[in-house]
Amino acid sequence: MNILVVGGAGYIGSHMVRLLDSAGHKVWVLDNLSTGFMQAVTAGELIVGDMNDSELVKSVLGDNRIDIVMHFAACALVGESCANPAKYYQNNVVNTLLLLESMRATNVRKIVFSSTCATYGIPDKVPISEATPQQPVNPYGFTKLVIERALRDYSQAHNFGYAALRYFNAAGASPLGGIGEDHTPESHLIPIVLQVAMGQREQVTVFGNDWPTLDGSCVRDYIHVDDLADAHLRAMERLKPGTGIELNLGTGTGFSVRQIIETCREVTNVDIKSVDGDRRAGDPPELVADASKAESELGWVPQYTSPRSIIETAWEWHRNNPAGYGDTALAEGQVE
Ligand SMILES: NC(=O)c1ccc[n+]([C@@H]2O[C@H](COP(=O)([O-])OP(=O)(O)OC[C@H]3O[C@@H](n4cnc5c(N)ncnc54)[C@H](O)[C@@H]3O)[C@@H](O)[C@H]2O)c1
Ligand SMILES: O=c1ccn([C@@H]2O[C@H](COP(=O)(O)OP(=O)(O)O[C@H]3O[C@H](CO)[C@@H](O)[C@H](O)[C@H]3O)[C@@H](O)[C@H]2O)c(=O)[nH]1
Repeated sequence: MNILVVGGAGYIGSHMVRLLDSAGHKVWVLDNLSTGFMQAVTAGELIVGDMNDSELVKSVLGDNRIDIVMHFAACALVGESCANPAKYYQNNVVNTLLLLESMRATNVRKIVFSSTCATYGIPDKVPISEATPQQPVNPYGFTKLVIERALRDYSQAHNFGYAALRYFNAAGASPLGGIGEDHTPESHLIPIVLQVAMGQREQVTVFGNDWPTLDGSCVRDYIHVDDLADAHLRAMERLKPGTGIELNLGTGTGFSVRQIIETCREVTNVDIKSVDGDRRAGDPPELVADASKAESELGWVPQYTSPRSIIETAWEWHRNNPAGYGDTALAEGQVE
């Protein structure tokens, strides 16, 4: 199939591009490189542009006879969304609606959308199934929920076939090497802890020590990026006009911030320093998936089931690329 991966130069999208290519699909990537990297695109054709550029998007969709859009492009930081909601409503809602309209205009009606467990807000109970009410507690989660609703409406009104995949916390890196997580400034837990292990930061701050959890720190369900990509591949094959599937993607087990830091100490063999700090705005205390629907509907079972196995792949990436994609840029510069 001909697939357009919007946001394919980013962390999760770049792993998707690699998998699609190895599965024999033809791939195009549309990315404005706002948080992505040219070097992260290891297959297909990269078109540098914005999803809000409707003329460009329509020509990419039409000229290449795209069958399916995979939509990863977004602003995706909970804390930043609380501080700067307009940026989130603009990119995640307004720009995504422009993308959907470009699809409609060119008769491309299949889409796999990156949604998030942040659409659930603070659930009454965990694990979180798809039947859990979606009541986001931060602007980021709201923007993703708006698009889920839009996709439902587009499927009814315009015959779109969609999958909204609600990831829990993406982590890890491709064991094949060359791609991994690189955000500037970094705000995600595992890369920050590994930066401490590499001596790039003095310490990691644990955001909140009085949450109602096993050890007072927040609990999350960490899922490997390649497992996420695998679920997309399976979902893509099941898209049907006029219907949608909405699925949680996680391992089903939660780990606290302190447990993650401890596991990073074990994997790296470094005595990583941590200090307690204030709670971070917009953080729910505990997010753990009930992903049984993804298993029954897609036959999807995560291959990486322990934080240790996930963190080992992340550590490999960070050790080999201590400056992230900056290393590659430097290496290319030196060759010149
Ligand atoms: N990382 C996680 O734990 C996680 C969890 C749940 C959901 N998600 C969702 O998964 C998706 C990918 O997340 P990620 O961690 O890979 O983020 P990322 O920032 O690494 O990737 C996003 C990519 O989209 C591109 N982009 C952003 N706005 C664009 C626009 N207007 N036009 C074209 N390209 C644009 C960026 O340059 C970047 O390459 C996001 O939609 C995010 O909300 C991520
Ligand atoms: O220096 C840090 C960084 C993070 N945390 C905590 O670690 C946990 C994980 O944080 P982070 O890695 O920033 O991920 P989340 O804020 O949970 O958000 C991620 O996971 C969401 C799904 O849960 C996605 O929707 C978002 O896009 C993605 O950024 C949270 O409890 C944070 O409070 C710390 O204690 N110290």
